[in-house]
Amino acid sequence: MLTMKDIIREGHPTLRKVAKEVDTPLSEEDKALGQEMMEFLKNSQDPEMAEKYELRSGVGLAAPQINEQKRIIAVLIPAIDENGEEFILFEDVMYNPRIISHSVQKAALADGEGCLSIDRPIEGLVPRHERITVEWTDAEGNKKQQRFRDYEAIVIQHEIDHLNGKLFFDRIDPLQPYAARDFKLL
Ligand SMILES: CNC(=O)c1cccc(C)c1Nc1nc(N2CCN(c3ccccc3Cl)CC2)nc(N2CSC[C@H]2C(=O)NC)n1
Ligand code: NI
Repeated sequence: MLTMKDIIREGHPTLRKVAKEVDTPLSEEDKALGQEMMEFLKNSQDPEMAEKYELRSGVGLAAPQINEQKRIIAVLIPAIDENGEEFILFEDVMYNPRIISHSVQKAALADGEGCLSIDRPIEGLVPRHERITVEWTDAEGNKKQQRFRDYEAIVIQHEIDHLNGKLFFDRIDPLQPYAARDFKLL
């Protein structure tokens, strides 16, 4: 199973490289890699497993973060319904994800963003597209296309940035990190 020692940190050159598209039909190796990444997210969101293996919790992970220069991201977003019941808002391993359209309107997490590869808190709003349409191939080889908004859209953009060698703080305005000019705070 993947643990924090498998996650490369700020300063490792792979984090600043552009990852390569994976071939389709997917190889067994690429399918196994995606499964391992999803397993990490599940473990990281399980209090017992996270404590036992000292995992930082995340809702997204990109293959470059485990030093694999492949365009693969895993996304596992839980939510709580009005009865306090937890459910999964979105779960998928996305191969060759591509943003094919997006809103003009921007949005940012009011509390800023964290990243498993960045071992220090970096303050500031990270402006991103509020809504995106993403195209990808899933683990079964199906071509998928879906519109995402708000938190889901933020997470997917954060992970796709990793495929292009971008880190969240690249997007924080250095002069006015908290200027919530024209974007929606989430
Ligand atoms: C500096 N301020 C902050 O970090 C920050 C501070 C407060 C609130 C938010 C909302 C912040 N921001 C932020 N919080 C998260 N988590 C909230 C807790 N959660 C989680 C934790 C425990 C169990 C299960 C789960 Cl689900 C895991 C995910 N995740 C991300 N990001 C940025 S997009 C990719 C995503 C990611 O997975 N990062 C590792 N940002
Ligand atoms: Ni990250």
